[in-house]
Amino acid sequence: MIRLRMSAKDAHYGGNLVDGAHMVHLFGDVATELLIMHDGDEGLFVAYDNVEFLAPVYAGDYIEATGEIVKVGNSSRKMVFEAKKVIASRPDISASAADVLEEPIVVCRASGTCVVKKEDQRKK
Ligand SMILES: C[C@H](N)CC(=O)SCCNC(=O)CCNC(=O)[C@H](O)C(C)(C)COP(=O)(O)OP(=O)(O)OC[C@H]1O[C@@H](n2cnc3c(N)ncnc32)[C@H](O)[C@@H]1OP(=O)(O)O
Repeated sequence: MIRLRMSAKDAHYGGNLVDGAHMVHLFGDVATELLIMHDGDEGLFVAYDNVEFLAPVYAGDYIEATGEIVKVGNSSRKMVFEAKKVIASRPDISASAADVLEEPIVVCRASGTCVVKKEDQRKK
């Protein structure tokens, strides 16, 4: 699990909106950690088969990104990912106001496949 605060530098669009690619970037880091735990190697992402952006993310929000390996092939590892907003910035109240969300908001879901070549797999 990766927990990260979206900074003003991450805002890319009007109204301090963070670009969706940022969630995909987090999923790449989650995938890398899962592969290190599973195979002792960072592996390579070969394809996403689905990415859904379900709620907007703004500068000042805190995001938790999680993932799970759901299928193991010869060299492929299929994974599912979820990003949740756990703290929301409240610029409507003040520039520094923020709320801890009682119910985290799912902002992005994705699934994809990574590859760890046979010769790079260190945990047989
Ligand atoms: C997670 C990382 N640490 C961080 C990254 O995101 S890395 C940056 C982005 N990725 C890359 O730069 C990778 C570029 N791609 C490659 O170098 C190669 O494509 C590859 C090494 C990833 C795969 O090449 P190759 O070994 O020749 O592939 P194959 O032999 O055809 O397939 C290997 C297994 O992968 C399965 N597979 C292939 N394509 C897909 C696909 N589009 N969707 C799902 N699965 C795919 C294929 O079925 C093989 O599976 P098994 O070995 O049978 O389990």
